[in-house]
Amino acid sequence: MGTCREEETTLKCVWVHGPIIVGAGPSGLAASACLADKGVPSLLLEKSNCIASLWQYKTYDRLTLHLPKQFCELPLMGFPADFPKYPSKEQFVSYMESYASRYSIEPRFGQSVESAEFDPSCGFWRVRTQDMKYLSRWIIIATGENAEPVVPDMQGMDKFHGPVIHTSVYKSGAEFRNQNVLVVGCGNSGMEVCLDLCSHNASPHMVVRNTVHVLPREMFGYSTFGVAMALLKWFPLRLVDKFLLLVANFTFGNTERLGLRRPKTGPIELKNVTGKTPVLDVGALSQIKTGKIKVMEGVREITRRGAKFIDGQEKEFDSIIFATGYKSNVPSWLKSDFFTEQGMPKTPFPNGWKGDNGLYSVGFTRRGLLGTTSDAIKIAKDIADQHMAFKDAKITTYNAHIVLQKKS
Ligand SMILES: Cc1cc2nc3c(=O)[nH]c(=O)nc-3n(C[C@H](O)[C@H](O)[C@H](O)COP(=O)(O)OP(=O)(O)OC[C@H]3O[C@@H](n4cnc5c(N)ncnc54)[C@H](O)[C@@H]3O)c2cc1C
Ligand SMILES: NC(=O)C1=CN([C@@H]2O[C@H](COP(=O)(O)OP(=O)(O)OC[C@H]3O[C@@H](n4cnc5c(N)ncnc54)[C@H](OP(=O)(O)O)[C@@H]3O)[C@@H](O)[C@H]2O)C=CC1
Ligand SMILES: O=C(O)C(=O)Cc1c[nH]c2ccccc12
Repeated sequence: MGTCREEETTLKCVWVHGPIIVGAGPSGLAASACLADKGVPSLLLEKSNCIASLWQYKTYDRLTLHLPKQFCELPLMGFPADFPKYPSKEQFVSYMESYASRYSIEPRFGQSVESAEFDPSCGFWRVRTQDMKYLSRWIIIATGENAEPVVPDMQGMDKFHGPVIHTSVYKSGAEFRNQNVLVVGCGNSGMEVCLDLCSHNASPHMVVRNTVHVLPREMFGYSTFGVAMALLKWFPLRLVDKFLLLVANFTFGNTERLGLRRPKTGPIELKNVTGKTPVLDVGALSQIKTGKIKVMEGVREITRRGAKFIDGQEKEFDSIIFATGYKSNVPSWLKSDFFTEQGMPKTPFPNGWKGDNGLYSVGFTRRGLLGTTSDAIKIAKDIADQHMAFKDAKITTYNAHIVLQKKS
């Protein structure tokens, strides 16, 4: 890494020998480790003050991985053998800390990337944070599919008398003991928060406005995800989906009578096509059956003391929790037409990892940590090949400095 004195009066400018990686979550760490393994240094810029900030700050206490650990390992280093099949979030974070230390990954914390743009006149990416400028031939976007919470603008929300939060700040049902809580959304977060509220004697009402696939997390003692992956090696996707639904119906009965209508498209096909993750049930469904979690149709409006629903019911609530998911923040800072307006690569999996001019993305596959691993390995190989050629061309910090000075 070298420094340059571009715009001396404003921000300090750093020239980076290897790629700049934006985001030190699992994807950024995986990319950095795979590069290190090939002898390529990288600079990780992270806006938070720790690695894996999503897992450390924005998840609830009872969270465990809902895929078995072999599907959530980062490349090059597996989980410790004594970890359970579904590690807790604390175990997952401690694994990532060991991973970072194993590959000597030391992100620059407190660096929020506010803009990044390729400069064709010098062939470098210009990356700006709140107090620094960085330059590199390569940029790897690793800010995640879940960078910002999504909170819909519901009519009357400003009038509501009680707390309104998003699941990204929910920790435990202990704060909602004996309360009537409206939970908006029925993805994995909505279901698990409702379950947690039940175990703290709160009364959750979960809004299900649409169709949803709920699958048991395990089938015959094997993880549903593992069963699906194994079957997909031999059978077509639609047949595998049919099988999963057969077992789900056998396990739960018809979920439609509980207010949970299934989409026409099967669960894995839907995940692949739209990214919508099926719910892997860890107990919420039985609480819906006992009536402890009440399923409500869409909300018409929020009132001062509660909500009116589209079926005409009106109920009082003490708190509202939005389990309405997340979105990418890439469009707010990256200047490139590689990403859609929603901040996802335009080219679908498995080809969305590489753009033009040294742009890469890791962890935007809608395939969880398995997708992260697949991207990180390909990116590291691609950059390592160029890095060798680049090194051979003996382009030094000094030369780059001159290019920059000519430009400014
Ligand atoms: C509650 C929850 C549970 C999940 N469980 C699983 C699971 O069991 N299995 C699975 O495979 N997947 C799971 N996922 C999917 C999840 O997205 C991945 O596990 C994983 O966290 C994705 O890693 P990532 O590094 O791509 O993104 P993130 O973990 O979101 O990391 C992105 C990092 O980028 C930083 N950042 C963002 N913007 C900027 C910026 N402009 N400048 C600098 N830094 C920035 C963030 O602070 C963050 O640290 C889960 C997701 C959630 C929300
Ligand atoms: N244990 C684990 O490993 C866990 C994993 N996760 C993962 O984290 C990611 C994010 O999950 P999650 O936070 O549940 O988000 P999701 O995007 O998966 O789900 C959001 C939910 O909110 C609903 N919704 C959105 N807007 C509205 C609205 N205006 N009114 C009513 N409902 C609305 C959606 O319904 P609609 O379909 O109609 O849009 C959907 O049911 C997923 O990949 C998930 O698998 C999450 C929790 C636990
Ligand atoms: O937990 C998540 O959000 C994931 O994306 C993990 C995941 C990847 N592919 C899936 C298919 C079915 C259920 C979960 C996942």
